[in-house]
Amino acid sequence: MSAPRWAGSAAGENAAVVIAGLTKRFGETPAVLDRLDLAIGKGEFVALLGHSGSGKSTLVRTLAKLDPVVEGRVEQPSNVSVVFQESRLLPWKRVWENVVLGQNPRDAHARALAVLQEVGLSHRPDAWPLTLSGGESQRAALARALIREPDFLILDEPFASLDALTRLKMQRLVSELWARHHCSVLLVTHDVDEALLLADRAVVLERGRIRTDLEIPLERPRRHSDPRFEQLRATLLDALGV
Ligand SMILES: Nc1ncnc2c1ncn2[C@@H]1O[C@H](COP(=O)(O)OP(=O)(O)OP(=O)(O)O)[C@@H](O)[C@H]1O
Repeated sequence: MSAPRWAGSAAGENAAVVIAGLTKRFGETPAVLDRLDLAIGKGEFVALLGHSGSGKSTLVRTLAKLDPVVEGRVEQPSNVSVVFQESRLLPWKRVWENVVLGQNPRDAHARALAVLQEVGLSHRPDAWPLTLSGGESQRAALARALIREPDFLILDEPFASLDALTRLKMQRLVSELWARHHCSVLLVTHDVDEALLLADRAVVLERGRIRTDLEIPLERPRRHSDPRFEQLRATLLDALGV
């Protein structure tokens, strides 16, 4: 088990997101988030893993400001974007309209097309969301998140409902987008390989606390065949008790 990383190499002074003593309870049951400490550096990519019920969604809801901070402290940039497992596109608006929702209408169409180009969906700006494949829907959701130029991007199991091949493509896309935008990222995933392919650090949540904080010191692009990848996978699976 490792200590909070206030002064650690990853965050410290350079932290974009600081979570300190965050505690969340629902009734009389044990705390779902239990004095949670976590810092994410500027431009750092952190993967969050943990068994079902460990508190991942509760943390995401708090960071997305869907739930209030009642106990503890959260400091984060004001422009946070979230991509959820389901794309949450409005079915009565075209793709490009979904992307610019809530944005300044000036140049909205041109800006939507530019960001759709970035996520590989420039061929379907006028499509209705219900006609998109699962991968295309998540590309649109990524475009909607990126057009806000977030300093902090939260990805909450964004590829969990995609088939394995589409997931691989989307992982590559996220890696490219992150390299270009270099925002801080928190990726919630159940997929150990996804964490190792994408993240600088993999953090394992257990009963609302950080159980493991593992640095992933592999150069990119990463390969499953790298023996160090194998080693990190074993460490992470061990931390998850699998
Ligand atoms: N609104 C709520 N009222 C009561 N209990 C809740 C509420 N929201 C979450 N919980 C409980 O908090 C615990 C953590 O739930 P949470 O959804 O954060 O876990 P998770 O790690 O995201 O799980 P999964 O991987 O299955 O999504 C669970 O025991 C859940 O039942």
